[in-house]
Amino acid sequence: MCPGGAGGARPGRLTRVPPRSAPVPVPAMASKLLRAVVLGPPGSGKGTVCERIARRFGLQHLSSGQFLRESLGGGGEAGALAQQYLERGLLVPDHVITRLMMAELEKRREQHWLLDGFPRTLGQAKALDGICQLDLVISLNIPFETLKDRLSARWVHPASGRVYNMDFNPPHTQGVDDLTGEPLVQREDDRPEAVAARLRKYKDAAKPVMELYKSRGILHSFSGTETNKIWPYVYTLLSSRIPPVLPEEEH
Ligand SMILES: Nc1ncnc2c1ncn2[C@@H]1O[C@H](COP(=O)(O)OP(=O)(O)OP(=O)(O)O)[C@@H](O)[C@H]1O
Ligand SMILES: Nc1nc2c(ncn2[C@H]2C[C@H](O)[C@@H](COP(=O)(O)OP(=O)(O)O)O2)c(=O)[nH]1
Repeated sequence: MCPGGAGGARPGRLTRVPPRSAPVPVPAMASKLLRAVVLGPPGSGKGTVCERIARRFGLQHLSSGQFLRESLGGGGEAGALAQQYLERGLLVPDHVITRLMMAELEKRREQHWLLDGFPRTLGQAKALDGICQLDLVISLNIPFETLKDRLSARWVHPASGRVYNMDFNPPHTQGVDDLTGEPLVQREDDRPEAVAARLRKYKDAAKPVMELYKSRGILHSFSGTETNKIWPYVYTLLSSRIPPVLPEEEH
């Protein structure tokens, strides 16, 4: 586990994806802090599962994609560099994303955390090894057709990263964010024609990362077509490592 550092956790810029209602904070008083990662292709439900874990277990949910999208407008050097890659649907170079993520994780040395979207390459996994020892890696295996259907029905609230799906978790009012009333948008790269290429790229980069974590005995894979069916198993796994602050059933 990563050791806790001196001094309290400072607020940082890394996205703590806002859940639909405020999570119950867990004081990081345990001597061991949970370090977890959720892996899975675009549309596999990483964001959905992470948001549930964050709420039930009081973890910080850190999404690299959402963080990058937010950094773009910040005027910083890293944000400007990242923008060129995001616009082309390419992975941001390891040294750029790694620097950003390491800086943010350093600010959260005293909190339990859960990463979504990072590490995505072997280079990133090795950089993460340099600052902590992961306890748990959750991998979501979802069939391709299901991914395509989900992404084409995904709508997001850009400012907060809140995600809706017209079948699974629709907003109260069509096209509008539940909390702010602001309009929802569809991501360009969620178009069916963009999805196949994204999935191929994901697989190539993720394979060695999965093999690394499997060889360490910390990889837990969950397969299925419905998040609600996978969720109880994920909840049980997490419960074996950290006490829940909310019961499983409360979605
Ligand atoms: N770990 C990372 N390494 C390199 N680039 C990243 C990383 N995380 C995010 N990005 C960049 O940010 C973009 C958006 O990331 P995000 O995780 O939101 O989307 P995705 O993985 O393409 O899809 P999904 O959110 O559906 O899983 C990626 O296309 C990539 O350009
Ligand atoms: N129909 C259906 N849709 C689901 C299910 N689980 C998640 N979704 C939706 C929510 C999103 O709109 C979309 C992708 O989920 P996400 O959590 O954004 O995935 P990810 O891209 O972060 O991995 O699919 C599910 O089990 N069924």
